Amino acid sequence: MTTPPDVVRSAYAQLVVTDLDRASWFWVDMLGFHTQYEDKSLLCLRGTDELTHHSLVLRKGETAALDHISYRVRTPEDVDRAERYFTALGLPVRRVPKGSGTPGVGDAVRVIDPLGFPVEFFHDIERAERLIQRYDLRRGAEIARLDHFNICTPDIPAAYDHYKALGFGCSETIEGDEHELYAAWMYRKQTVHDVAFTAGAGPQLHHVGVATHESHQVLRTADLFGSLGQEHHIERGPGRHGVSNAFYLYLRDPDGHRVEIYTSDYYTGDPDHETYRWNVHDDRRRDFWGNAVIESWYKEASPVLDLDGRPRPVTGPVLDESAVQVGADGLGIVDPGRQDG
Ligand SMILES: O=S(=O)(O)c1ccc(O)c(O)c1
Ligand SMILES: [Fe+2]
Repeated sequence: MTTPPDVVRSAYAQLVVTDLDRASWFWVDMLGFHTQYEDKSLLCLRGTDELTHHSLVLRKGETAALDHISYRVRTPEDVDRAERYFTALGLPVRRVPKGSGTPGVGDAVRVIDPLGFPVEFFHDIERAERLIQRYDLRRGAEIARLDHFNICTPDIPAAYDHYKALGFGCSETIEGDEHELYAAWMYRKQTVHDVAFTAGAGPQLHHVGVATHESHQVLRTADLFGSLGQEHHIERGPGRHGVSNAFYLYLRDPDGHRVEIYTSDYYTGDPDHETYRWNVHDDRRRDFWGNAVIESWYKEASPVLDLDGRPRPVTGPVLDESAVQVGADGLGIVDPGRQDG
């Protein structure tokens, strides 16, 4: 069995957008990402706290899709480990030498993982100017950093097994009465997640989670979109999650890519950190105040590309949480006696 790469954290998402100017309005003007690199077909963006070249790349293309998600690994040798690990699994693997891939990124490897997702592993990336205390440059939502990827996949247990084998911890789950796994949140950095799985047709990108420091920035984001008559970009929230305890707002960008503005989750770094398990019948799991989860949040997501830039086929869900008759979010019946968690 080959040794898996030592993943440090979720590092960046590369999205295909159909109109780079409209995307720039959304991600730079409204969310406050800083532009580290741009040309006529590409934008490399980062949050205020981020010290490396980018955490989000927008590439102009015909069809909105996820080009790839990317994890930073601890050493250059871990890029070689990633290549050997996924090759040994018999999966598509492609070396991306420095200068031939995403600007700012050094030697990398891209794979199609066992869940069908295009994933890049890299170590070297260009450093960027420290903007942490450049309050004069903060705009809109004042995004601080990338926090996580959420991916749609029909087989949640398979997703859990794959990321467990990569050394990810599991902070929280949503489980059925027989402990069938509906969703899981998994981490390498010491917060609630770098990646989470939503049961559904996949492989699809459910959302990119980006962090602000304060909940007032989440609220201000909703106010900004409302003020400009752009409230149709707001999909879900503001609210308080049950899972993660984070304060959140979900938006859809001009191409329909979903982004979560997310703040105030918690530390998971101790070696004996225990998984917190929610029951799918607990109405507080997705919104701690029991607010409804809009159907589009369960059903809509972004397609993903293969290593040659072609859309990948999707397969339907094994479990469908939105079909489970549970609670006040329009998906079932509240049982006042239940205090699951
Ligand atoms: O809606 S959930 O409480 O399950 C949730 C928790 C954390 C997240 O990042 C998320 O997208 C969704
Ligand atoms: Fe999220």
